[in-house]
Amino acid sequence: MPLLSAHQLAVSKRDRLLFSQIDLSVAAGELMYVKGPNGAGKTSLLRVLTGLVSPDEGRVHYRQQDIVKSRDVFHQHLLYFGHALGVNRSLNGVENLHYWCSQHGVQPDEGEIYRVLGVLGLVGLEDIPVNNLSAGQQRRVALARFWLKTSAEVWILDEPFTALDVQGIGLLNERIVAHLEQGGCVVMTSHQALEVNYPTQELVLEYRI
Ligand SMILES: Nc1ncnc2c1ncn2[C@@H]1O[C@H](COP(=O)(O)OP(=O)(O)OP(=O)(O)O)[C@@H](O)[C@H]1O
Repeated sequence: MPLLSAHQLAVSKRDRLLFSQIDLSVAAGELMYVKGPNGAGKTSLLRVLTGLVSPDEGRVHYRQQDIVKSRDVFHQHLLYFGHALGVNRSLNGVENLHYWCSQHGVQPDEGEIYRVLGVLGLVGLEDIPVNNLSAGQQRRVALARFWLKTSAEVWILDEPFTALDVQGIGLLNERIVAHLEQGGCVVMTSHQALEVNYPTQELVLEYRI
């Protein structure tokens, strides 16, 4: 049974048909790459898969339930990492993650947020406003969600490797593979060469005029 599937999706923006008749299916342990040039519609497709945006045509299913009807259950089991980090730059990393956890029904164990920030190489930077961190460090704060929301089996990731150094890419790579090996699934975009050492499916979107 697929964890996430989509049937005959079509999306237009400003009278331009980005894509149509898209079918996809991602099962436990499967990784799908969505590829294509700038403006092809990759982010638009990912946002439809999260249920944040409705397609013009088609349906998305989580565990064979239409996500329009099972939205709350789906979102409990979804981790979406988009272009916008969704961090408050005047708060520090710990405060941001406490807030994010409270918004997403995640109850971290005592000390878990500090432990995860340590895994992400942010020891000593936990109490500094995010505004004063580098671009890659800011992304690492947001990436801590990948370690904290353990209930999420569907990961939808829009260019998650952006701004990370080699060590950060390696860390995220390992986390993604561990998630897949534990029975999760991942749909992601990336403009870089494939970084995840794992079998992939590919969905290629062409740029349509
Ligand atoms: N909210 C919106 N309103 C109008 N047009 C939009 C909107 N969102 C996206 N578009 C248009 O849809 C097209 C596809 O955008 P999208 O962000 O999905 O592409 P992408 O393949 O993810 O591109 P990139 O590789 O640059 O990230 C673009 O031409 C963009 O201008």
